Amino acid sequence: MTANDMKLVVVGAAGRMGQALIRVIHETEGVTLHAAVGREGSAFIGKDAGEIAGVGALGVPVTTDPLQAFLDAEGVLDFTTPATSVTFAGLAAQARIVHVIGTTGCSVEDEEKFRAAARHARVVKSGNMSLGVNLLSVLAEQAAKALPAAGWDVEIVEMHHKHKVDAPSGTALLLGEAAAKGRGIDLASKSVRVRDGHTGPRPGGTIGFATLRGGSVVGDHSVILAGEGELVTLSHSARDRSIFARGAVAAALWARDKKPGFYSMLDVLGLSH
Ligand SMILES: NC(=O)C1=CN([C@@H]2O[C@H](COP(=O)(O)OP(=O)(O)OC[C@H]3O[C@@H](n4cnc5c(N)ncnc54)[C@H](OP(=O)(O)O)[C@@H]3O)[C@@H](O)[C@H]2O)C=CC1
Ligand SMILES: O=C(O)C1=N[C@H](C(=O)O)C[C@H](O)C1
Repeated sequence: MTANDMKLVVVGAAGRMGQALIRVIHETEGVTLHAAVGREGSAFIGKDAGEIAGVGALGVPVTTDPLQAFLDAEGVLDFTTPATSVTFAGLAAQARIVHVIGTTGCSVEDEEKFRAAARHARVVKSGNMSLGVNLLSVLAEQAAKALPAAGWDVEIVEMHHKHKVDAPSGTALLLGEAAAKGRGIDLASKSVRVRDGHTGPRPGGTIGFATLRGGSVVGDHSVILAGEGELVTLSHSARDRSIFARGAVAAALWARDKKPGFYSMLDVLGLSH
């Protein structure tokens, strides 16, 4: 640890992503775990964050006081729940720090609150923090643009572990947005998120979503472009949560010297256009 290390807070510290973040911070030069925050009433409060994450004691107990944790910090890494991330966005804006938000399943109203907080904080938000998925989104946009909507239908398939609570996944929606951008259409009015019963034929120009849940799958996504007599499939398979955690830490370091604003992982990775 050096004096110039970026001081990071992990919220949702005992969660699947919280633990992955603590491990990645521990092994990454230039960052240090400043504080760890858990949910009021959680059995992990008071326990050492490093012990929970399996890297040995770090001298950082999990607390329930985000405001205190944010005061002296430079960034917060947040993979929790939509309501929790909205609350933390307000606190990160008050503290004028970097807020990296990986939480998915957020509503349009939640997104408006994140954008409001970004007037004071540097917010980096993405449904997927991995390099591979962000590259995939660029490829999906290009493919959707190159293959005409009249002959090529776009379908997005995702599979995740049985504990996941939101659907479609944040990544599936991110990929859908990319394909919609390529097609020059509005995803919200052109997406088909559920099919059941007598659906009738597929409406042309739509983007369909299919969701699978089971076992311990970290996160698999495919963008399928289905034409007459041929299929193009672009896919990504996450094997380890460290890919998201490494992306989140890179996002915090990238945002450290940026102006307040709302940024995406495409900005962090230099893939935005
Ligand atoms: N953008 C990306 O790259 C990725 C995004 N995600 C998203 O991140 C989110 C979390 O995923 P995952 O780690 O698997 O989920 P978990 O349920 O394992 O972790 C969430 C953690 O947040 C804690 N939490 C809930 N409310 C609060 C609160 N008010 N204060 C502090 N902590 C709180 C939970 O505590 P408790 O268990 O006690 O309720 C839990 O420890 C999901 O939305 C998921 O989709 C996941 C992976 C990658
Ligand atoms: O809940 C998860 O686990 C994941 N959530 C994100 C999503 O909703 O896309 C990212 C990743 O696929 C894992």
